Amino acid sequence: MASLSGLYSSSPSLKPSKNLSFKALPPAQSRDSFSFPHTSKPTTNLPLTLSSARSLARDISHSDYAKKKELVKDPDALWKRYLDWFYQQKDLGLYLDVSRVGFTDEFVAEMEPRFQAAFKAMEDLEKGSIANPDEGRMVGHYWLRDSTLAPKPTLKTLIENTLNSICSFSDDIISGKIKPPTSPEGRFTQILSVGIGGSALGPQFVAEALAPDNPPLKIRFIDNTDPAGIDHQVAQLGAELATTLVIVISKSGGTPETRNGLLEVQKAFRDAGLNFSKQGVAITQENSLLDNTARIEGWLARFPMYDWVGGRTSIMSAVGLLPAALQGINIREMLTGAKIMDEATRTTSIKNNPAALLAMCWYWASDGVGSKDMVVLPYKDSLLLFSRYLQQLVMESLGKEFDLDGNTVNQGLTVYGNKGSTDQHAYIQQLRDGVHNFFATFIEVLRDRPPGHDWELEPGVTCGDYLFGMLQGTRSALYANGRESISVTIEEVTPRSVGALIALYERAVGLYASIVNINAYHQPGVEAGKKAAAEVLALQKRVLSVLNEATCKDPVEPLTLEEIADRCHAPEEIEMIYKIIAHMSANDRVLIAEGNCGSPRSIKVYLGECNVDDLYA
Ligand SMILES: O=P(O)(O)OC[C@H]1O[C@H](O)[C@H](O)[C@@H](O)[C@@H]1O
Repeated sequence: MASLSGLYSSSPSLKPSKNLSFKALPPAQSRDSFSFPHTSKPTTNLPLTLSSARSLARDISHSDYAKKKELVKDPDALWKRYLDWFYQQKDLGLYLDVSRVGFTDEFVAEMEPRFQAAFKAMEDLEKGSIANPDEGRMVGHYWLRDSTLAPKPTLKTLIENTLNSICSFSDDIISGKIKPPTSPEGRFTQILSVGIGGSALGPQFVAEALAPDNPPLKIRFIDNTDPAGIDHQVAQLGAELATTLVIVISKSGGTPETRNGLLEVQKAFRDAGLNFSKQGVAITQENSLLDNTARIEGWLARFPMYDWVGGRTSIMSAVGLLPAALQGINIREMLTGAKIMDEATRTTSIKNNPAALLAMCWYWASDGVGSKDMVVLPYKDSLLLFSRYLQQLVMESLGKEFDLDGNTVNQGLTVYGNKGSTDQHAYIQQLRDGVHNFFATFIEVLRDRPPGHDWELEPGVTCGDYLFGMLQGTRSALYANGRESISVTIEEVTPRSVGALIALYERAVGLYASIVNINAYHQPGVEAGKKAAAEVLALQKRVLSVLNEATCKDPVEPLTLEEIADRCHAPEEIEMIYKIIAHMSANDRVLIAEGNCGSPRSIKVYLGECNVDDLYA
């Protein structure tokens, strides 16, 4: 298993000295993402089978209705249904139409007690209850846009101070008060954001949705440990690396992909003769490895992340706000939009609560067990990444093996989508005519382009009218074929409406999790893949050591896969050893004496050179 010590330090100059405190971190903050700190275990000994869990959910929900799921077809009745269920939030200019989902009044009545329990759980969560029991954490992303809700005065002050320091730091960067070290006359022109998952998706979505055409700083992302992808980003920056602010984002401060991205970028800085620390900014929890590294190396700035904000709901913390502010996006407006939506989604009347309406429709459409996928189709290019953003928010929150009572439920709701009308020329054919395994969510934006710029490309019709027509046409065509859909409408894509959309879905996910009785705020399943990845890398080290020993012999002793597996004491891992060899060979790190990689039985392997130091290590 990978060790945390020095995880952020690969170059000799960065290795922790004996006096530096790279360990002894508090448990939650020192979480090695390659370790497996907490497994969600059933709290009872009564695991249900998947099918019995599903049938239970169906029994409780709408088994009676499911069979006679018939959508209203009569135009008068449909118009009445539209008006009956139409929701609008006037201050935000946000509308929700659930008329094309076929729930019945009986179903709504049956869901009422569950929703009342969910509203109560949400109220407790907002007051600071331990809403994430597995990790013993509060869940406080709602406080980020209304600090008066924070359960302790210290948290309120922390939120406000962080927001103020984000604003003043970004003002100083944009105005050139803080200058890049090698360009005293100039100012920072680029942001390179290094982070993954919740530490990337929010900033990516906000940048795509809201960055002006000519932002004060342009943003690029490294959100993977793909060397070619990293090289591409660095190469695209070229000489502008000297005026690039590198923002490294990791709540835990120990995520390997982010660590690797940082080390790669630091190397690029060294190669260019630049001092990384004068251009580096960290966003992470206090005392995390990343925080300690940034502090010890004297980075330009550090901003806090909090234990009580999950990665996938961190968009309104420094994670999302700092990159946004640096691009000239009005972050206070984003927060206001979210705050107004939070207020609107606190009402305990399902019909008047847009998040509850969404959650209820998801439950109806997917039988409360995720039996149908949610296809998200924003008809607006700038909202392209909303579906990708929602994919993490919804699937990492709802995709759970166990419910809160320890029953095996394998819950979830699959989300995918790109944008309309583009997708109409790709997969909408299947949605209309093919396997009926989804419901759609249309995101409509009323304002086509800024006022004064529109023109009619044919008499009476603009380009935006076509987009509108495509959306309405698809919605009707899907409905005519029995496919349900939700429509969310906003007037314009603004910081306020984007903040509101995010808050709407955060709340809907929280309520849905409550009504299906799962913990929305942990992600135990993610750890399994990380643990397995760490084991693969540990095995690779053993393989290298075995090969080194054989290479140092005189004459060199090329080894077969069986011999390597044997000497690694891992005969059961021979397939993985083959994959390791094939990968290293493709990258010129091992030599094949006989055979070729395509015929595993034939190959004999050794290293390019013997490393005597490793031999006696
Ligand atoms: O922000 P970090 O601690 O680096 O975590 C980045 C991401 O990694 C994990 O795998 C989690 O599943 C995500 O929820 C998280 O957003």
